Amino acid sequence: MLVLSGTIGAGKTSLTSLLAEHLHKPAFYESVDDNKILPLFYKDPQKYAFLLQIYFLNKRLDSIKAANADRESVMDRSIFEDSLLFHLNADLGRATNTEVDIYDSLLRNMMQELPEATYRKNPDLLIHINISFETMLERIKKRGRSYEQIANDPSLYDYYKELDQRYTDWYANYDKSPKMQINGDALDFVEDSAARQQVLQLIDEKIATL
Ligand SMILES: Nc1ncnc2c1ncn2[C@@H]1O[C@H](COP(=O)(O)OP(=O)(O)OP(=O)(O)O)[C@@H](O)[C@H]1O
Repeated sequence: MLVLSGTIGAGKTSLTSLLAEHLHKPAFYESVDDNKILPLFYKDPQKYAFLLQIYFLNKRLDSIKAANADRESVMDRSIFEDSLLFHLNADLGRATNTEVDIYDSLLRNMMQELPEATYRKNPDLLIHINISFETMLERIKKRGRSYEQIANDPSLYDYYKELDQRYTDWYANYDKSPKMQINGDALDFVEDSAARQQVLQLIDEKIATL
């Protein structure tokens, strides 16, 4: 299982389709636009933070189970980033210590590898698309999902800034599988076909070492 990661607007969904097509492997997406809880969460984070995480956890376990038929299937987001986001929200007072404890132990339980299991739940390779804070803000604006706009809610600026910082630390400390980073500022794999080829080649080279 190849798993994409990266902050909001990094290009996870786009690279998932490019990579799956390139490898002739199935892609697994977490659909954002039909997530009914996400807009509620942005409107009232304190009320919906925990429910949103339970929703994501459940969905991502579904995807992991489905993706496991193939070592090179591609997933558009890792379950670990949900935990990063939840801890950020908890530190902002949007979840209680009890909710955090329950979430953490549920995640650990779900992701524990059992010796008799027929498949692994952790990635075979984690691919992190690294974009700068400025690029993240540009992408959020360009894509225009209303609940993500700083113009509608100025407090989101600090939220995104903190998220950006936590992603850097999270990737540096990630140790659940082999990992690699793509420079998403320098290599615009959506708009630029030469950059796209370069990114796919970098990933091919990494897969060959696994
Ligand atoms: N676990 C979570 N907790 C809180 N918000 C989340 C969580 N997961 C996703 N989100 C929110 O859902 C939205 C979509 O996030 P995500 O990064 O998965 O997709 P994306 O922005 O479409 O990514 P990309 O452009 O890289 O494909 C963002 O507003 C993000 O903050």
